[in-house]
Amino acid sequence: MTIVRKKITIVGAGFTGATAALMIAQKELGDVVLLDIPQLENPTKGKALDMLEASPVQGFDARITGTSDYEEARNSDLVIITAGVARKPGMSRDDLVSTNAGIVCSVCERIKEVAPETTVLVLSNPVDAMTYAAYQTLGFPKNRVIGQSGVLDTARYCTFIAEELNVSVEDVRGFVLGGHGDDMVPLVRYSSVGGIPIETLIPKERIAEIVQRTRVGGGEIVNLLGSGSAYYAPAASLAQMAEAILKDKKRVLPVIALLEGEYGYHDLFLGIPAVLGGSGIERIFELELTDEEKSALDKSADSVRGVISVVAAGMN
Ligand SMILES: NC(=O)C1=CN([C@@H]2O[C@H](COP(=O)(O)OP(=O)(O)OC[C@H]3O[C@@H](n4cnc5c(N)ncnc54)[C@H](O)[C@@H]3O)[C@@H](O)[C@H]2O)C=CC1
Ligand SMILES: O=C([O-])CC(=O)C(=O)O
Repeated sequence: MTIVRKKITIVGAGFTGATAALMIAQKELGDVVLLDIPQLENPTKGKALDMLEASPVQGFDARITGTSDYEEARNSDLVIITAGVARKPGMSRDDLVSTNAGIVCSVCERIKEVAPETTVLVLSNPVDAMTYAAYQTLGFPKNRVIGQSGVLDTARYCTFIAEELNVSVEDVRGFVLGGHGDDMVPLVRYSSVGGIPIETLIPKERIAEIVQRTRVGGGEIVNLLGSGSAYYAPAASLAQMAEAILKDKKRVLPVIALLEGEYGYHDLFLGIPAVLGGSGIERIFELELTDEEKSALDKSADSVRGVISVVAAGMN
């Protein structure tokens, strides 16, 4: 029996794509193909070679190549799409919709030719709508088209809770539902530290501040950086999702999935908790929500629906 390494293609070799490539290689999830536009072929090759030359020092075995040729993505086990533009201070993620929808659709046209059996993980913003654009273009089953938002939003939320209580991040549990926008829904009732509900440990007003900081967490980084947006935590989130899929770990993670009736929504891509494994999204968990939580989720779903309708209009 010949054992073949997995192949992970990352389209978009910018800040998030390149950082995710290194993290995925460090985890030895497989060989990484970093793909960008022809005008950036040499810088892309240069980034890949630089990372490869870190491998003897760090002791990871993974081939990393840079290219602008989709042939090199052929038969990838996983494709991660980070291609597109990032926002600047003063912009919302939704301001990127037209530019990035064009890019994501053109990338997906190529991916479906060379890797029709792959699973696709979308990062480009506005990510709920870009996951819809990818799904429409690829024509793949819904379990194989997944968006990343909740792992990152939850990571920010858990970071702030750990800081607040001065406890290990490893002991914080919680998650964020809804769209990747300022009305996302951190679920306080399902959040705990070492199994202890945070509502019994942190005063209500402080929890409200943590929830609000989480909602605008992407913007906080955008404002601090001055140009471009976050990439270390987004790349770490992609690497965790890639690991769940490529190792068939069946992790329970918040992902952007196509909802067809779950939570009362139809034909909508939205962040919900799911089992992520070798078949992509293997099961969606439908939580019981209070009226307050459901109306917050409805508000977030309405925002996402609005952006998706812009993409849908552009695709017709
Ligand atoms: N969903 C999420 O949680 C997050 C989403 N993002 C989004 O991810 C995207 C990428 O962010 P960064 O990596 O920071 O941006 P970046 O500007 O550093 O990199 C984007 C890369 O995409 C490439 N690109 C553009 N058109 C392409 C095409 N047709 N084919 C292949 N490559 C193409 C560019 O040349 C560039 O290298 C942005 O839209 C950003 O808003 C970023 C962080 C978190
Ligand atoms: O804020 C942005 O534009 C990038 C992003 O989605 C995040 O960091 O959450």
